[in-house]
Amino acid sequence: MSTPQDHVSPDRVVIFDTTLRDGEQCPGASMTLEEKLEVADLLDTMGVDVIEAGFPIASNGDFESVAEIARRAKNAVIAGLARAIPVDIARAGEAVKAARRPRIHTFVSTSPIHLEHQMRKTQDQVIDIIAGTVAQARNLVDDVEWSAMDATRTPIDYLQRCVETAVKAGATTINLPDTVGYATPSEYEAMFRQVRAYILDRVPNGEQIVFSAHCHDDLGLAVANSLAALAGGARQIECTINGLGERAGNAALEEVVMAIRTRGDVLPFATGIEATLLTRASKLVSAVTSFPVQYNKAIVGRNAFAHESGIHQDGMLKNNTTYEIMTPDSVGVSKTSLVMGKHSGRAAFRDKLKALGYELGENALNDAFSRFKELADRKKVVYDEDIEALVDHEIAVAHDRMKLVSLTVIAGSHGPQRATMKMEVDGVVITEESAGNGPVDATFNCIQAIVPHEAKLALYQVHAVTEGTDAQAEVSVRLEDGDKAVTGRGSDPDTLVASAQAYIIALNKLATKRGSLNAQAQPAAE
Ligand SMILES: CC(=O)SCCNC(=O)CCNC(=O)[C@H](O)C(C)(C)COP(=O)(O)OP(=O)(O)OC[C@H]1O[C@@H](n2cnc3c(N)ncnc32)[C@H](O)[C@@H]1OP(=O)(O)O
Ligand SMILES: CC(C)C(=O)C(=O)O
Ligand SMILES: [Mg+2]
Repeated sequence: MSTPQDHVSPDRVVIFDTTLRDGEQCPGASMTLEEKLEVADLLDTMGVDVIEAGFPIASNGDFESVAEIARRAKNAVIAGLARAIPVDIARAGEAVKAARRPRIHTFVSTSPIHLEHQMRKTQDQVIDIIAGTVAQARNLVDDVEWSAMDATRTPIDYLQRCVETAVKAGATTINLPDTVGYATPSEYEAMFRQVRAYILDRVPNGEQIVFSAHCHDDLGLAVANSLAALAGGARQIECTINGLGERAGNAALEEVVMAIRTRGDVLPFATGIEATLLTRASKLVSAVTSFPVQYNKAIVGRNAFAHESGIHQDGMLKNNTTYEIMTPDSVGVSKTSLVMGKHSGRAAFRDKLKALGYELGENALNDAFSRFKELADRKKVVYDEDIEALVDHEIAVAHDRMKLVSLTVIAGSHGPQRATMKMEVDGVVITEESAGNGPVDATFNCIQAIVPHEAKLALYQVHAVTEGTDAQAEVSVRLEDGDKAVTGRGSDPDTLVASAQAYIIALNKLATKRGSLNAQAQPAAE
């Protein structure tokens, strides 16, 4: 029977995914059988070497899901977790037995804190437990992993004795977890170096034992510690998709894999992971657990390949290596996104307009850019539709004779509503104040007062261009005057400003059609 270590070369790192076991221990992250099967299938497809499918003694449901994953797995080793208790080990053995490559993963505490307070056992008693339970597991399967729970708070000489006992009882993989996320990288590396040297000294064929890192992120060091363990001789890393796991989580699989892949110069290792599936795996795990991925999460966060600031966008447009150390497609993201916002510059704005199909001259571009900056100051996210609305408006008003200068509206439950408007008509600024039956009526009455006209309002429609309460409103107005009908569209985060703009644009079109601001649309005398 083959085990992962059969194909381990000095530079090959076994990726052991524990999303379905340690990941599921994260409060609120439990998954149904169907969800676990979907995750396991993807992990198997993406080249995870070992899938820890669950803790079979924990419940019948856990047992069933480990057994079903074991039956379905095509390539991966399927591991079931067991305490150092005979009934746990028997149950784990039963759950994984249908796997092409079954593994029992058994663990016991080794630190003085755990021995005294949790296990209530002496060091010698735990040594006996290790010898008995590892041997039991090895009688059930050829591939046995033994873990020293809380290894990083265990005196090194006792840890070495425990590991020697486990190896001599038949363990093929030795895991030294940083169970409480306490270690620093240099300490963790040194621990592996010392324990491994001890085993190589005392156990024939000790170099065939695979040492494994299992790190928690309580101090945000899980990935750094896992990579440091490689320098100390570890060749298996236990990790989870999105770093899901007990408390602050485990080392994130996607970060481990991409660190190794991106920094081969200082991490001369390889994994068998198909990295282009990382984003899909992240989305799947996030969906089935309902745990959102933080926006700025490395590799799979939605901002991992997004740039908003002008200097970075300018660099990215010149050459993407200026601000990206890996390509988005290498992790399954279709493309870099240059997000338009208040920090964006002209280079990105010009590029965005081009992508949206606009070719503006330098002056028009500068005008549109300063309107865009004003909008970005008021709005959290500027969507493509916002920019289109803004540029359409810019083009529409470029040659207009009537322009909105300012608008103030007093609205509320006690009418009548009042609007004060300043409009520029043929270069002259005119101010009017009007009341109305509602704020829109008051606004339109101002326009009527400034530019008296006969045209009738045939349609008034408002819709939000984008989502959120700060969305731009887009207003359409249709004016009919005899045989002439025109429409105007205005957009602004303020619905009343958008309404006034739409109306004035329509009025401008009417004036253009008539060739002058004639009797139908005459500015009022000041
Ligand atoms: C670091 C880790 O991630 S360890 C894995 C943690 N994961 C889980 O605990 C999830 C699944 N757990 C469960 O469903 C339950 O805790 C079970 C089924 C395992 C045990 O349930 P219970 O029998 O009710 O025990 P309970 O959870 O209250 O306490 C744990 C017992 O296991 C003992 N224990 C803990 N770890 C080990 C171990 N590695 N080997 C042997 N005994 C252990 C504890 O000392 C305690 O024993 P005690 O009852 O004699 O004091
Ligand atoms: C069961 C063990 C490996 C564990 O999850 C830990 O120590 O964190
Ligand atoms: Mg853990």
